[in-house]
Amino acid sequence: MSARAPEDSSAGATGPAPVPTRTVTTGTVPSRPRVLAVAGSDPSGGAGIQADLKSIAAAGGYGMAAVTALTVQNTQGVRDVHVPPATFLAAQLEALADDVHVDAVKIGMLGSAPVAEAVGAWLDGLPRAATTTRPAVVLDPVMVATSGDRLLDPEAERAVRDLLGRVDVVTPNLPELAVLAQEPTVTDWAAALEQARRLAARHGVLVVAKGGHLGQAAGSAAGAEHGAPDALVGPDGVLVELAGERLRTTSTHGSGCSLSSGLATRFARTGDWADALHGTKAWLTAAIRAGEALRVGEGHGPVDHLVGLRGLPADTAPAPAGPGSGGDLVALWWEDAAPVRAAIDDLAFVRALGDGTLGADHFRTYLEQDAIYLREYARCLARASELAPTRAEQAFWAGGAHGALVTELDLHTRWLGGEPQDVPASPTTSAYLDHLRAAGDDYATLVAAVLPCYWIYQDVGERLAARNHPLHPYAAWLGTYADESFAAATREAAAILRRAAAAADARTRDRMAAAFRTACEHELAFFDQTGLPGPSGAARGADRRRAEPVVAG
Ligand SMILES: Nc1ncnc2c1ncn2[C@@H]1O[C@H](COP(=O)(O)OP(=O)(O)OP(=O)(O)O)[C@@H](O)[C@H]1O
Ligand SMILES: Cc1ncc(COP(=O)(O)O)c(N)n1
Repeated sequence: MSARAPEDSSAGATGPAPVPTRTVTTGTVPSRPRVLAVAGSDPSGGAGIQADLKSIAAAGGYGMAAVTALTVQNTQGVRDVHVPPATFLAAQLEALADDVHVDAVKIGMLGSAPVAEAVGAWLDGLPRAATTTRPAVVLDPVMVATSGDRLLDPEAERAVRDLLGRVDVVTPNLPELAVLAQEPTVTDWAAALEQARRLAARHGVLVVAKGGHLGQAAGSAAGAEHGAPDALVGPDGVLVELAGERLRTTSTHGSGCSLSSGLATRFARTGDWADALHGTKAWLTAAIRAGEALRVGEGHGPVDHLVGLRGLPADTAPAPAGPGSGGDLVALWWEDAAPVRAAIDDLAFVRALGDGTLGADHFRTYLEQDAIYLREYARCLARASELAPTRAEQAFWAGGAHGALVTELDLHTRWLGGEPQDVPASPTTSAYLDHLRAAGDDYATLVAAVLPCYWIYQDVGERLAARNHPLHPYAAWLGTYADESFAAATREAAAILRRAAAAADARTRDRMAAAFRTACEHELAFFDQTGLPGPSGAARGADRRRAEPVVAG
């Protein structure tokens, strides 16, 4: 770990500017948005509606799918395409609009001009039935698959272009951008941004320019030097530009589908396109990185949409509460804390740490409080060690206390240039520590209270680490998040909690659930305490008044 202070905080993403949008919102953002994918089917599960449904779920939405076309494909290529009558698609869309309030729509493969026209007619009719708001609409203008196979009739390109004036955002790759702009394919990123701006101005639409194909147009194997940048571009130019590391992997099948449906879902949750692109890019990078481990197919494999669930038990189905069901309870508590975890991801502090724009003062304030917290947290872990029923658990918590005092605190003092001097614990830090101490001698409740510090740090850290690159001002810090031994310790701490929950009676389990949830809320408050202003500051969505210490007993 280097003691290098963060450099100029203006580095990294260019800050969000006001984004024009045709989407009408009611001012309330649904925490579980209902998102409709209008797209083709990919039986290999990596692209099309199969990818969309997983991507929507991973972003916290409820996914629906109206199928435009059936493909015969695997990870190596597309063998055939069957496009059912457009009237059948229109009937699917109509049935949904008659019944369901749709918060966002993602449009993918359309296949033929009549299908594109049917979708256009449906968009023209929105909103309808009992709905009062128009869904946000993202168009991924799928023309050619990663394998090089065509997925759109050449004569349908005009029909897809006609949709541009009826959607909020379009997400073309570089060849698709050129087709929509009716210009030659560009080969460098600056030209792509300019072409995207022209397209945005001509059709009054936001364009997400994607750099996944950079280098390919020139005929070379896309190299690391090109990176994998993405940008949100409006009629007046770039609104947000996100640098991205180009991962050396073939697991990118369906990455465009996944990006567009994740974007639509996150926008429905946040009401902010720039935020939605930030979150989607961070998730997708982690999903691409994890794709190879799925070992699906011999060609371009899928991304791992559910990378965020990988710390959980493989089977997350809830079981009825009762003795012996402790394992599932812990997964349920984690799921129950999903809004708090989403609010942490959305914090201005966490976003700025990820994109490298966090100011040195804010980082220092955070580190000082974290150093104070860690010393006391180590005492709580030592207390857990004292109370532990088995030698293995006793050793585990003692090791955790040692790690917090030595490894982690060393990191802080080196970064701060010494122990924090004359810095009092903030009310937020004190409240969190009071909550941990309130478990008293109740081992099960104490374990429930200390686990979120491991788990949330590891979970948020995985996404932050995915955004790291050698020039990141916090590169050394973010690098520590990717530490596998910390991930292993988190899994072990969760396993101990599972065992404790399985052995506990109903009253203890209730106390454990409350201690876990409240600790999650303290985590949110802790990350948000540096006073960094931002649209998502002040813990959007989570009720901070619940962050009171839970008294054991
Ligand atoms: N090798 C890579 N490493 C990291 N990110 C990548 C890589 N390849 C693609 N991406 C990202 O995946 C998303 C899709 O990018 P791309 O430009 O490939 O679009 P696409 O061609 O529509 O996708 P698809 O591969 O599904 O056809 C973008 O966010 C892009 O930055
Ligand atoms: C049904 C369907 N829709 C979209 C794509 C594009 O995805 P990719 O370019 O990653 O193959 C696909 N292959 N199949």
